Parts: sequence; structure tokens; C-alpha cells
Amino acid sequence: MRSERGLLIVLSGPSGVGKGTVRKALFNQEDIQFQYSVSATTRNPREGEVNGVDYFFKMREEFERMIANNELLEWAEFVGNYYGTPIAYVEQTLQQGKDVFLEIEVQGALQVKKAFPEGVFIFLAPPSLSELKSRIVGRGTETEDVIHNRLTVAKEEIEMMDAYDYVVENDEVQLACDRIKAIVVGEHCRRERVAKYYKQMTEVE
Ligand SMILES: Nc1ncnc2c1ncn2[C@@H]1O[C@H](COP(=O)(O)OP(=O)(O)OP(=O)(O)O)[C@@H](O)[C@H]1O
Ligand SMILES: Nc1nc2c(ncn2[C@@H]2O[C@H](COP(=O)(O)O)[C@@H](O)[C@H]2O)c(=O)[nH]1
Repeated sequence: MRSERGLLIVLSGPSGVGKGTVRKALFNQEDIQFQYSVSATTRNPREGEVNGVDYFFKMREEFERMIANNELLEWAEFVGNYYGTPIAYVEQTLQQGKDVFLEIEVQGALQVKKAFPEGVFIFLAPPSLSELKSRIVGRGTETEDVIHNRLTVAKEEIEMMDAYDYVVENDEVQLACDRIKAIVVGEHCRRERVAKYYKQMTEVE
């Protein structure tokens, strides 16, 4: 027995820890049944990124209109650009009983936690700060200034780890994927057990 609404799964963590890499690896696996929520952003597309697949790329004015029209479940300004989660897709998909997967930064994840405390909040942690730095530098997509800013923010974000339900270390991509899948299976089982016992108890009365 599955609960009627899907689970909202939020993967978050500092820039460069490997959220995008782990998310892509997860979605390449055949047994994955989560639906990925594509975010909106005002940042410029990186080489190879496709509008509507990686992000919905927006002008600042368009994004601000989305904020004003309450079209976003959460949004944040991160190192000079807006990022946000379109609410309509998330609501419709959860309503259809499907699990929705968000990959977002920490300010946004904390906003989602307020709106959807029943979500599953996973903090992806680097093996060390020096490894985080080499990953973000090694990716080669940011200027030195942006790297410096992202690392400064990362130190503050790591302090928010405690607000999450789970911490998953991204030492190896496949291991991180396996841990996330195990968390989701465990959460479904836990919620189904609670629903079953709740039904039994209320039937007795
Ligand atoms: N487990 C891992 N071991 C080694 N390198 C990794 C691992 N996971 C990701 N990386 C590398 O680290 C870099 C950053 O990864 P990625 O872009 O996925 O991070 P991110 O958390 O999505 O960053 P951002 O928040 O800035 O978008 C990439 O070059 C990626 O290949
Ligand atoms: N609060 C939100 N953060 C988001 C969203 N989509 C992506 N992100 C996060 O932004 C940073 C930077 O991303 P990048 O693609 O420019 O490297 C990263 O931590 C993403 O996870 C969102 O909808 N809301």
C-alpha cells in the first residue's frame, strides 16, 4: 500500500559537492521512479545545457514576475543569480502519487522544509572542505571570484546540516546514489507502516 501523495525528496548541499552529478547518475538508473523538478534560473546556460531539461533559463524580469505571481515553491538568490522551483509541476506530480525530486541549494531547501515539513531532506556532504574546493575548481565552469564566493557560502551552508533529516557523504557517486535510494525506500516503508497502524487504531475505536 503506497500513501496517496508522492514523496517530496530534497537533495541539497554546498556548491560543488556533486549534487548535479549524483542526481544525473540516479536518473540514469532504470529502477528510479522519482520525477525531476526542473528549476528556473537567471544564470546563463553552460555549454551543453538545454532549456527545459537542465533549467528553464529566464531573464531577471521574467523570474521576478514568477515570484510576484506566486509561481515558485521556493526561490533564492545564489551568488548573483535567481534560482527557483516552479510550484505547479511539484503539486500536480505529488497529487498523482509520484515522488518528486528537487536538487536545490540550502536557503531554498529550508524554505521548502517550512512549506512541506513532510518532505525528505537530504544533505549531500563532501568528504572534506579541501575535496570540495578541488571539485569546484576542477569543474572549471566558474571564474576565480565566483569560486571564492561559492566556497565562502559553502562554509555557512555546512553549518545548516543539522536541519536536514539525513546526511549522505558523496565520497563515490554510486555509493551516494545507493544511500539515497535506501533512504527513499526506508521512508516509504516507514510511512506505510504508520498509515497501516493508524488505520488499525482508528478502526478499533
Ligand atoms: N563523488 C565524487 N568524486 C569525485 N568528483 C566528484 C564526485 N561527485 C562530483 N564530482 C565532481 O565534482 C564537480 C562538481 O560536481 P557538480 O557540478 O555535480 O556539483 P554541484 O553540487 O551540483 O554544484 P553546484 O551546486 O555548483 O551546481 C564535478 O566536476 C564532478 O564531476
Ligand atoms: N534554491 C534553489 N536552488 C537551486 C535551484 N536549482 C538549482 N539550485 C542550486 O543552485 C546552485 C547553483 O547551481 P548551478 O547550476 O549554477 O551550479 C546549486 O547549489 C543548485 O543545486 C532551485 O530551484 N532553487
